[in-house]
Amino acid sequence: MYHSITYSSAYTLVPTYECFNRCTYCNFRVNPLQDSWLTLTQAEQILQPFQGTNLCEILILSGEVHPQSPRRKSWLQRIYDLCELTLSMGFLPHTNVGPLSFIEMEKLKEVNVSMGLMLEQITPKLLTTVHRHAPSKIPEIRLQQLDFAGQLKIPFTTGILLGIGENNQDCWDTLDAITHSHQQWGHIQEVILQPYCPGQKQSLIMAGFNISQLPKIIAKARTILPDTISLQIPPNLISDPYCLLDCLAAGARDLGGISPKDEVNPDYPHLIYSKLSALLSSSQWQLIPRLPIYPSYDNWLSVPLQNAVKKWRKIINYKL
Ligand SMILES: O=c1nc2n(C[C@H](O)[C@H](O)[C@H](O)CO)c3cc(O)ccc3cc-2c(=O)[nH]1
Ligand SMILES: C[C@H]1O[C@@H](n2cnc3c(N)ncnc32)[C@H](O)[C@@H]1O
Ligand code: MET
Ligand code: SF4
Repeated sequence: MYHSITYSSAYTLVPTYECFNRCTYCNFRVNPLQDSWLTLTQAEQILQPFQGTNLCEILILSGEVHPQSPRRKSWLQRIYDLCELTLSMGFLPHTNVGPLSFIEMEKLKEVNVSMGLMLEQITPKLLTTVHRHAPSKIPEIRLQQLDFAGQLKIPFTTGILLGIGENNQDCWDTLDAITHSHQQWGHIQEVILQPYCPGQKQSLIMAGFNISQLPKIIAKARTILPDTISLQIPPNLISDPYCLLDCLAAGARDLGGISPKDEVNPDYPHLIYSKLSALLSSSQWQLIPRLPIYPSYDNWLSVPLQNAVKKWRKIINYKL
């Protein structure tokens, strides 16, 4: 008997790498004004080769322009336009571009099938360490994002970042907070357990999360979060195949977006599909594709977005 493990076939578009935050673990950001923004023409050229393939999700992942900056409005508009282009080319956008105002999030709901934002960790002590120069990582601001998304009925992905100076209790507290918001709105479709992994570009060298601890965290997370929320782990950051299998045995059920390049951790490429699939089947797991929106949320979307999703449900069901 095989049991399913899901993944999403994805490509990541980056509107801009420029970011006013300086998280010490980040290998993605460049300084404000040091990067040109992705144009619609460039994005169209990047996406064209994927049309007609099984690649479905476009993850829109961005560095952030300060909420008070005069450039904020055009930054958000560019993100909106990239989502609209993505939809018009037949793909399904999922946007994670940092904290948004309620109005900004409401606007992006029109052109996204789901959205996301990691809580990282809610303990305030990280504001004096890794997030000292990262105002977007203030716990209250991120918690409020979960509630905005719930109020707006946006199917949402969140998660925790592990190995950035938290202790076990801090993790349980963050997972409790996710549970609490979900109990109010019912909008969290999945929670990512993301091990911090060092890369070539970050500002401060810091050892990565000890991956052997991950199965234990997954098992505990499973007892804190409601059953309907899927647990996601990134397979490219778990280099030991036995550990990956232990994570699945502990309750992880999703491998997230599998893309040609992991923009957040460019030093950790994904295994090719056939290798990953073979590894999983050695332990009776079957790797199956999913969409960036889980089926029980389809009726939260506008009719045009529902139609785009229906088309993909037919394609992935046909493949099974
Ligand atoms: O390839 C990645 N995908 C990341 N994703 C994408 C994710 O794997 C998929 O987009 C979602 O599962 C939706 O299908 C995120 C999505 C979020 O909403 C929030 C954070 C992340 C973080 C990553 C990441 O670090 N690397
Ligand atoms: C998009 C998400 O990527 C995560 N993120 C940022 N930098 C790293 C890193 N070096 N290793 C793992 N995850 C990281 C954060 O949790 C962020 O919210
Ligand atoms: N800047 C956003 C955040 O940290 C998303 C990209 S992080 C590489 O939430
Ligand atoms: S993790 Fe996100 S918010 Fe932090 S510096 Fe990198 S891009 Fe900016």
